[in-house]
This record gives sequence, structure tokens and C-alpha cells, in this order.
Amino acid sequence: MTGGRTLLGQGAAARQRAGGAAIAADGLVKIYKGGVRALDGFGFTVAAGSIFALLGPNGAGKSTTVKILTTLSRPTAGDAFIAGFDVLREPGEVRRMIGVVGQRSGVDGAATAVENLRLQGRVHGLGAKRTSVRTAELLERFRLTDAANRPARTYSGGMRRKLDIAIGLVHRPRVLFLDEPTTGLDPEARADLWREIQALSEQDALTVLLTTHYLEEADRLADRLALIDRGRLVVEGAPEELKAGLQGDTVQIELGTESLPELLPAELEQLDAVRTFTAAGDRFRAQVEHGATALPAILSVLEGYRVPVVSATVSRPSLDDVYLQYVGHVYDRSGLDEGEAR
Ligand SMILES: Nc1ncnc2c1ncn2[C@@H]1O[C@H](COP(=O)(O)OP(=O)(O)OP(=O)(O)O)[C@@H](O)[C@H]1O
Repeated sequence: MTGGRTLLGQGAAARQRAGGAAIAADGLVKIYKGGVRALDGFGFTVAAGSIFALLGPNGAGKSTTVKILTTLSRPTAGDAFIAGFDVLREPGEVRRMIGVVGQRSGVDGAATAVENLRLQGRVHGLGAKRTSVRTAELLERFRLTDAANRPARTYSGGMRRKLDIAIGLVHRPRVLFLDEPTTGLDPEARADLWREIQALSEQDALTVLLTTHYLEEADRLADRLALIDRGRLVVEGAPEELKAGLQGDTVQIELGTESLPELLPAELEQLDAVRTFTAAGDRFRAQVEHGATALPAILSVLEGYRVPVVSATVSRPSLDDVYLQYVGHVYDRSGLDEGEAR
């Protein structure tokens, strides 16, 4: 141990290591009973007041990470801090700092919004007066005042989700965890919830960590995101930065068939203009240097193999391309294994 560290108490040393970040995780390893290595040295930091998205395929380790950060599970190795508090050594302080909105609703459908919020106030020991003030504030904040005295089971999916978030905010946490917040919502309710989440970060300076399967959600909401696969950090950055890092254009082609000739991938790999490409079902997607030159070349190869084309577009790379590049490629001319990062 260094001389500097011995001068600090354990809590102070931990806070110093977290460096003022709202969330700091380093070298997280989680091996479940039975030997599943859900996390394999995962880490990231989240600046206070920002929105951070954790993205990754099923089983990548997102929920395990959230469980560790919210003190529901202990890591096999590694450190994690919330607002400078150590999740292992200071779980009580961490719990006071966080609000957690899980995938499954915590709303009691038989109770009204007011009753749901009051119960949560009591759980946090807020006292009747403060609970009542906070309940009114949150109902107003999420525009639920008109429905406040109806049983929550009569609410739309979007209203229920908002009540879920309000319940998570009763004790004024500094960091809010949202596990797949808009799954199951229709597009209008999803857009509405996105605005609410954005406002929580912008107006209330709340730090938000969300897990999501929707790339568009991460793109719209997140200041930064981490892509996790097989328990490891694949890439981390601002959505714009990650998209810009892909340079060039994206070619998307809708094919009139789902079965491609066996030799087609090898032939496409010969094209200088094509960097990487994927083919899944009737969708073909390629990262290219210049769309204007690559598209005719690709179409000509497809025509040579008599593969019918329904439509073709050229666009700037999206977060889908970032994801495909790092996690989901089917064919990749760089010769990397499927799912392996460059
Ligand atoms: N309690 C458990 N016991 C054993 N293995 C587990 C347990 N919980 C999760 N796992 C395994 O750990 C790995 C990571 O799971 P985790 O739920 O963290 O992934 P995820 O990214 O949240 O996936 P999803 O998007 O499907 O929710 C998976 O292989 C999963 O099967």
C-alpha cells in the first residue's frame, strides 16, 4: 500500500478512487454458482448529471452489472462506487443515493398513485408531511395529478411507467437506474417517456443509467454509452463519437430472398469499396468507403448471382452499424470471429 493511501480512511480512499463520478465501476468480475462468468473485468464511469446507456445482446451482463451497482449482488472481484460510496463497504449509503426502476413494474395496481407514492415515502422513513409534499410534487412532475386517485390498474402503459419512475424518485436519489424503461410501450408513450427522462437529467441534474435493447433509445437519450458483450466492455463513448468513428457510408439492401448463394460472401469480400458487411434474412448491410461507388459494385455482384433486390439505400452510419460492427456481424472481411471487437 502506498504512503498516500495509508493516510486516508477506507471511505475517503474509495471516494478518491471514484474521482467524483456519479458511478464508477472497475474490473468487475461476477462468476455465478455453476461457473457462469457473467462479468469478466467490466468497468466504466458515469459523470454526475448525465445519461448513460448500457447496451448489449441478451446475456451480455447488463442486469448483473445493475444488480451489483444497486447492492443486490456482490461481485466476485472488482470495485464499484455510487456518488463516491463503495457498494460493498457502504451499501446503506449507496441505497440512499439510488432509485431503481426494474423491468417489472413495482406499482400496486389495486392502489392509487397517491397510495403507491405514500407507501414508498413510508418505506424510506420520510414522515407524513414530507411524504405528502413529495407525492404532490411527483404527481405534478409526471402529469399524473388528474389520475392520482384512480387505481393504477386503470392507467395506460405509459402512465404506469411514469408512476414507476416517480416511486423510484420519492427519496430524492442522486442516481436513477432504469432497466429497459420503454420496453412494451407504444411509440407515442415511448417518445413521451424519453422527454421525461431527458428532463430528469437536464432540469433535476439526476444521473441516469439505463439498460436498453433499443439502439434508437440510446442514440436519442444517452450522453455516453457502453457496449457490453460476454461480460466485457466492447466500446464506450458518446453516440455521435462512435458513429463518426465508423467513417464512410452504410449501404442497406432489401433482398427478394433469404437464401444467399454460397460463394457470394467471398465475391463481396473482393470488393475494395466494401469494409464489412452482414447478411441476415433478407437484409444486407455494408460499411463502405463511398456509397456512390460501392453501391453499383455490390448491386452488380448481386445481379451476377441472380439475387433479387427489392430496395437499396445509402446513409451515414447509425448506432445500428456501431452495434453490428462490434457485436453482431455475420460476415466480416476483417476476419475477426463473430462478436469480437476490432
Ligand atoms: N442467478 C444466476 N445464476 C447463474 N447464471 C446467471 C444468473 N443470472 C444471470 N446469469 C447468467 O449470466 C449471464 C449474464 O446475464 P445478465 O442477466 O446479466 O445479462 P443481460 O445482459 O442483462 O441479458 P438480458 O438482456 O437478456 O436481460 C448470462 O449468461 C446469464 O444466463
